[in-house]
Amino acid sequence: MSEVLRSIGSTLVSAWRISPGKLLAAAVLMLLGAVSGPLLALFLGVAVDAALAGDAGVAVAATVAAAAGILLGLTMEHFAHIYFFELGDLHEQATERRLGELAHAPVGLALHERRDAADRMELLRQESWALGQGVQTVLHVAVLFTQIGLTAVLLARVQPWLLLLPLFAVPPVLAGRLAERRRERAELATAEPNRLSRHLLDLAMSAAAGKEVRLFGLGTLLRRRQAQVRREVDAGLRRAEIAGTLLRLGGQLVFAVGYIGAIVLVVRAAIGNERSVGDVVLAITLAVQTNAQAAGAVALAHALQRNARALSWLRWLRDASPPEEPADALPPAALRDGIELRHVAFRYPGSDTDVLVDVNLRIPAGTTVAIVGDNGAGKSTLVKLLCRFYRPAAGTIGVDGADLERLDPVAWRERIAAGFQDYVRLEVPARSSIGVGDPPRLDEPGAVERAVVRADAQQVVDRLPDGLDTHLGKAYADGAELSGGQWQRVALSRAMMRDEPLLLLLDEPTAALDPLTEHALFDRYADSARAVGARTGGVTVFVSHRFSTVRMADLILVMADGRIAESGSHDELMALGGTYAELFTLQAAAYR
Ligand SMILES: Nc1ncnc2c1ncn2[C@@H]1O[C@H](COP(=O)(O)OP(=O)(O)OP(=O)(O)O)[C@@H](O)[C@H]1O
Repeated sequence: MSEVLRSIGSTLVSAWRISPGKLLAAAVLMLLGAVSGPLLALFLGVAVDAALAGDAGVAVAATVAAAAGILLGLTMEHFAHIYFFELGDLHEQATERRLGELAHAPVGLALHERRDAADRMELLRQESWALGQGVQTVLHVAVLFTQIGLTAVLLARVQPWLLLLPLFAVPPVLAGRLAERRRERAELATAEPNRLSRHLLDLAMSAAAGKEVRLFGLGTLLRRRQAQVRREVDAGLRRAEIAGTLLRLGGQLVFAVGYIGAIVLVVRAAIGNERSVGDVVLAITLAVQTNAQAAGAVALAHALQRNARALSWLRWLRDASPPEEPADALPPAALRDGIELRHVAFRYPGSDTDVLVDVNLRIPAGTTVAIVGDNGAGKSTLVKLLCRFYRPAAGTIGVDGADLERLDPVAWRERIAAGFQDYVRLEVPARSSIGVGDPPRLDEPGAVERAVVRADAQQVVDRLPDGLDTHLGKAYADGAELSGGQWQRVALSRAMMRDEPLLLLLDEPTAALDPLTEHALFDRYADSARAVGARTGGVTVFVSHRFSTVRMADLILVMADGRIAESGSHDELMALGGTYAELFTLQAAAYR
């Protein structure tokens, strides 16, 4: 209950912040509409009694008043909707903004790895429309209380026992709440298969997946699997729905008993001449309204709970990633010593396998480090720890002697330039797709052009119909689609936007390029990296499976099973005669 009360409070506060005027206007119009029902019953009763007594004046006046009540009921809510619609829309946008803030708020990526967080984010995305309706729901509650209050006063005038009638409305409300809880549990339990079903459907509709789907003849398999998962989801939800419907039906039956009893009571009083015919009309009309009010209360309880539940998910997400202690240091303007990892260990959230184990490593300022190793050896994970996307489970990462954990993460990332193998295909004009690599310099004359040259992507830009002003992505009328390698060059240009990074990370960003092009690119890049290194002590860390590129690095790390198995310069590792020497010789022979 406290959850519901809390959600009512926060919905009203949110609506008030959005527009106090619209909230008040909607509330007043709704209340005018709300009083019309009980007043209609009152005027009808008076009109009937006056007509039976032959008092035409009063009968006509009461009938006109009843008609005005009907008109009020029919029109006021429509006018109120004009305000609701806008308020609801703005409230929904505010909720989506909040969801976006919560998704972006964590310093690292740990929250995004959690299944329970993914479930809630998914459901919140689906529920954002329902949340938009929260304002309307809360105002309807005020309306309902007003109606119930007025109805109670009028019923008590006819027969005090009729005041018990609203009590019969309690079971349907409780049953509604129980039904809603069942549904909530079912939704959470089916969130994961639901996600899988959507993913399978996305595969059928995405052009990117289309190639493999057709080539491997996966269409039927995917469709079958999707249909099967979907059936499982629907079965889970349907079971909850059926149980909920039975519960609600039971509640409504209890109310029906009370309703029939109330009418019998008043009719008997009228037969015994204790009450007038007008009172019978009044009571029957009000009893019908009480029924509608009870049904409304059930629907409202349902909507209120949905609103409260969605708001509680937002709070859950907020609490799941509490703000970190404020950092007490900024990254140095220039690296003097370098970056050092001491006994670093790591495992992904929710996993019980160590991905990095006791990693010790010193990257001197101004140097270039290459990481090689089998798939799954932990190379990308090491890169992600350097970006501070996760905290090491043990050990420390030092930047010129300062613990990376103590450095302001935003300021640290502002000094990192990075290109990843799973880069983002930003479908915006090419200039922006590259320029966002350093947002403050997006409009700086020549900044994007220089990044393009550094990434050796001039040819890609030259082929675009409007150069850097071309919209990327074929989903747009004047958009240009790029090949995998071209997209990668755009992403690489983005990585080259920052002029003087302390850390340049290249996690296989050139995997789609041929080995010679990659080699030429790194050769070219190595010169400017050395120049930056000499100025700022910045270090370059790159991951590659191409040994011709790797050999250029000052320090080469061979990773295996989350550990550094070998480290040294190319010559040192060749002399060692271990894995590196073996793989280098194999690849060199293959290219000969
Ligand atoms: N987000 C994640 N959650 C859980 N486990 C993960 C996650 N990302 C990677 N892993 C696991 O961590 C291990 C190391 O992965 P990582 O991506 O660091 O390997 P890698 O050496 O970069 O491999 P590759 O050469 O294939 O890119 C793998 O066993 C992988 O399954």
